[in-house]
Amino acid sequence: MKILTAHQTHALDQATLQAQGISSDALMERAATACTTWLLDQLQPAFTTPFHIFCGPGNNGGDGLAIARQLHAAGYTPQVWLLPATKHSPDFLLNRQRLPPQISCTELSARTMPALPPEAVALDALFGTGLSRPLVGLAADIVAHLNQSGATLLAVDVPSGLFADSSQPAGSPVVQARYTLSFELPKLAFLLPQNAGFVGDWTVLPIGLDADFIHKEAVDNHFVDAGFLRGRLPQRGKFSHKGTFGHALLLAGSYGKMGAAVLAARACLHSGIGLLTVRVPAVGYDILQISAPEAMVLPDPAREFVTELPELKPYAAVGMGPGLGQEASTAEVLRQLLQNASGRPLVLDADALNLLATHRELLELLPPNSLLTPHPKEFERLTGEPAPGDYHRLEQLRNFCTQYRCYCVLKGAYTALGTPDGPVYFNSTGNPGMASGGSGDVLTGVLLALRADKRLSPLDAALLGIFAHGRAGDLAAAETGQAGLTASDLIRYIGPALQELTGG
Ligand SMILES: NC(=O)C1=CN([C@@H]2O[C@H](COP(=O)(O)OP(=O)(O)OC[C@H]3O[C@@H](n4cnc5c(N)ncnc54)[C@H](OP(=O)(O)O)[C@@H]3O)[C@@H](O)[C@H]2O)[C@@H](O)CC1
Ligand SMILES: Nc1ncnc2c1ncn2[C@@H]1O[C@H](COP(=O)(O)OP(=O)(O)O)[C@@H](O)[C@H]1O
Ligand SMILES: [K+]
Repeated sequence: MKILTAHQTHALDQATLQAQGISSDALMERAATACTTWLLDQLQPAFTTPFHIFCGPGNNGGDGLAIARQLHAAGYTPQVWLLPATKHSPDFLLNRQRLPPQISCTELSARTMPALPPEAVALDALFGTGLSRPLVGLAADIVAHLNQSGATLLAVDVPSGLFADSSQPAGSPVVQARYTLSFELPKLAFLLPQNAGFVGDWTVLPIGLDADFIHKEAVDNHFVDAGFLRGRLPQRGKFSHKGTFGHALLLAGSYGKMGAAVLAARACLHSGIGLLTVRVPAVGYDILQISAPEAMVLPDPAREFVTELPELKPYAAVGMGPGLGQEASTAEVLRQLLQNASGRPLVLDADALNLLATHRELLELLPPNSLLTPHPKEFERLTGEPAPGDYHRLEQLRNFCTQYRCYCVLKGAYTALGTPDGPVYFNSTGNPGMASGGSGDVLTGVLLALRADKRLSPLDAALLGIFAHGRAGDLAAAETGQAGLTASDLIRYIGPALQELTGG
């Protein structure tokens, strides 16, 4: 799915009206119907539920008025509260006129804030994508009143006060919604950790906006759902053999951190790799042979750290990093790898990234299309400067990837993949059960296997790997619960997750 800016969303609105020959109030009616249907289906409210609908002066408020009318028609008794304003959008005014007189409709003021009991459902239709500045005055007071009320808060399109695709000043008032019902496509703001407390559980409701416009519009950000990737992983041909899927080399592990090497190796083996060789320090030889018998092991001459790069000729792709440690001799191995990769895909994680950050001259040696998988702290080390907010970090990601012509996986909820040409792809799978040691090592193994598969482009390999890793987490958590989920559980579900993405 494409992620449009607020500006592009308005253009999409207009394109839809033109392409479909409908009036703007008809589109508003569709949007309102989608919300009302969701409300009744998902919340299954009793007819006695006190619905309070807070409407701003624009089309977001117009949506709220139409929802109020529809709830009334369905047998509910909504109350409407209007934010006073000097100008209103035409579709607000039309829906204000259409509001049946039986619906209580009150203009808000500092003295007329409604009491909201905990069983109330409050719809925030104050401001949507037309928000032009932070909220102050009465609007800010209403938001504060809603946030401290204890009622179930449901934001229409965007929580009021939240910009759809840029930061609001720290501390400016924003509705803290329990649910956000958005239209057609997700907003960038929903995917950033700094907004989790405002957006709550968000849902995108299809309202038939112009598919042709969406298809043609160039965007900076994408949201990767199952539909986007399904079928993109080619089936294994009947006469394929282990050479078809590539031979990968993994450099990982150090004394006390062999588990990271084991997890990455086992994940790679479960992700379709043809052959896997693992370079570990000598201390890891038995450990690897026993825990991953399908892998070949090339022990390093040194006991506790990797100090020598093997001959790269046999390998289709190389992964380096999990549990590696940051010895000077390991940094030298990384330098040699970067200099001698000769077009082989590289996947760099964990201490390989920390070594890049501390030996910054190595960054200049990064071969194009390298795939880096930092979590936010590792990414901060790579850029060398802290990010004051999530939007800033996103721009850093874009700049880093275009500067080094690399793919960079900024890990977390909605993992963001930066690409050499600029677009960022947000992943939709995964859950907080994956926030435990070893999950990232598993991702490295998955990505290594997919980068070794010559049938896949670098972009598809990265997108498929990130999605399947999160999906494996979701499948595993259904069995173990989130708290019980371990990195080893993830590995058991990578096969099924990849199978779901495999084309016919
Ligand atoms: N394409 C779609 O997906 C569809 C979209 N639809 C709906 O339309 C919504 C967008 O509607 P919209 O453009 O009328 O903007 P909206 O958010 O109602 O606010 C604008 C008004 O608020 C005012 N205002 C702004 N900031 C303010 C502030 N801080 N404090 C005070 N006032 C402020 C602003 O005034 P101004 O900035 O000009 O001073 C203007 O009067 C969208 O979110 C969705 O709900 C559906 O109906 C159909 C399909
Ligand atoms: N809340 C979350 N929701 C979805 N995925 C998550 C969440 N927390 C962590 N993950 C995923 O788990 C992995 C954790 O990686 P990382 O931090 O490198 O762990 P480790 O270094 O312990 O292996 C990443 O792929 C990340 O996207
Ligand atoms: K809103």
